[in-house]
Amino acid sequence: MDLARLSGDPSSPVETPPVRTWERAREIARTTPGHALPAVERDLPDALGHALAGDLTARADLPAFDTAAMDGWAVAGAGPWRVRDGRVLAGDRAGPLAEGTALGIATGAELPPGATAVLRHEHGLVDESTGILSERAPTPLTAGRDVRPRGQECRTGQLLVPAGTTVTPAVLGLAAAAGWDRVAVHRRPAVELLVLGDELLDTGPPRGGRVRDALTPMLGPWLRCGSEPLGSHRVPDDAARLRDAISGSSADVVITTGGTAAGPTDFLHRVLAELGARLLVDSVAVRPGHPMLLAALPPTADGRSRWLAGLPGNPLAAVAGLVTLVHPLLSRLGGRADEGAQRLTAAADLPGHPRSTRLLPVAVRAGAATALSHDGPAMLRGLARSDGLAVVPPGGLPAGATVEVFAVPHPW
Ligand SMILES: Nc1nc2c(c(=O)[nH]1)N[C@H]1C(S)=C(S)[C@@H](COP(=O)(O)OP(=O)(O)OC[C@H]3O[C@@H](n4cnc5c(N)ncnc54)[C@H](O)[C@@H]3O)O[C@H]1N2
Ligand code: MOO
Repeated sequence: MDLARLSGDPSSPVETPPVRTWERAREIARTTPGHALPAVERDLPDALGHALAGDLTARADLPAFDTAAMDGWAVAGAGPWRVRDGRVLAGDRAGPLAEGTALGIATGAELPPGATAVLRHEHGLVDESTGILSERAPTPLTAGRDVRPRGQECRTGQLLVPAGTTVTPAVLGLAAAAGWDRVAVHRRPAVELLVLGDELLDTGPPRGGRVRDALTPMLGPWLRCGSEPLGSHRVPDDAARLRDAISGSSADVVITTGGTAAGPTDFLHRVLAELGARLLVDSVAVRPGHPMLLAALPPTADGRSRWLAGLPGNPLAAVAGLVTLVHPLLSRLGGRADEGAQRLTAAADLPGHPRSTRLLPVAVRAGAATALSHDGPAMLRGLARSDGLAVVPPGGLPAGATVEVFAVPHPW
């Protein structure tokens, strides 16, 4: 690598694109698309995994009414109480309760007007001959006991979760509880994965000088976090086939693996030049993954912007490219808030590269990160046991130092 080209530090007066520091490369991927893809309305089940295009607010007070939190009796005033005939179940409504009276009530039922508390079944005793309910609880009943008051969780119109939040199953449940049938979410970028390398095998152990394709099984599921995958395709080591595959793709983001370096079958740079692509990042001062690149492809005939992320072929180097370029780009396009890194403590020394950032697979226990063995660019053993990738600045970090750790995304 020509280190003289290395810049991109925001504090540096001269930026000579497109070789970048790791921080600048990530920032470019995060900010290059000026804005997120347009918002669309989706039924709740179809919104899963998308980012909210607007704040999710409450369409009602929650709870919407004073609610019994326990099975027992709704009571009015201090006991003992005369038990009224009947009962009120969840979904029912009862008439007003007079002072000194009680009515059987089920968890989830609306409190009758005039009720001041709920006496749990196991805390009350009814004298069957008189129909009088009294307390056998160790502590006397206070007003509001075992009642979920109206608006306890939120009031109508209140913010529940902000725009940019990813719709998880919990957000779906909250949106339904708060009264929504559909929500506005950002369209997710369509992504196509092009896997280069004539040496790749699809089945069985490595043999005859060839290796198993580790990237299709690994990147496919990761791309489901935050994109609409259009599938993954193997492209032979042939410049014309690669050019056709890129120009013929309908994806917003094309991701290639392999072919980023300058070997005899590494055609990616040549093909990008032929297509009139603009290189935004071309090599990053990071280990592993330094040949990773990001390019703006010429827009489609209808003016839609398109990008290409070129990930190096070495598997851990490709994951470094995923975390540095692909994930930030997809997050921005999909309207997601930048999750950023967790700031943790180095449990032991974290080895660094003399001049470049290192991305190290680490195990995280009790807020402390420990480097894992088998972290070479072509290895996945360390990554498979890891909780994330630690960002180790040039020179390394001593035990006890603060370290940023990017969680590897989970598609489940
Ligand atoms: N003269 C130089 N050679 C190389 C440099 C360099 O700076 N100067 N950089 C090295 C680094 S670092 C990396 S990373 C690789 C990047 O290479 P490419 O992106 O061109 O990838 P390939 O050459 O196609 O493959 C590299 C390596 O990875 C294996 N591979 C590729 N695809 C897969 C896959 N889907 N599953 C598993 N393994 C895969 C491939 O067989 C090679 O072993 O360049 C170095 N060279
Ligand atoms: O940095 Mo390469 O990307 O070492 O494998």
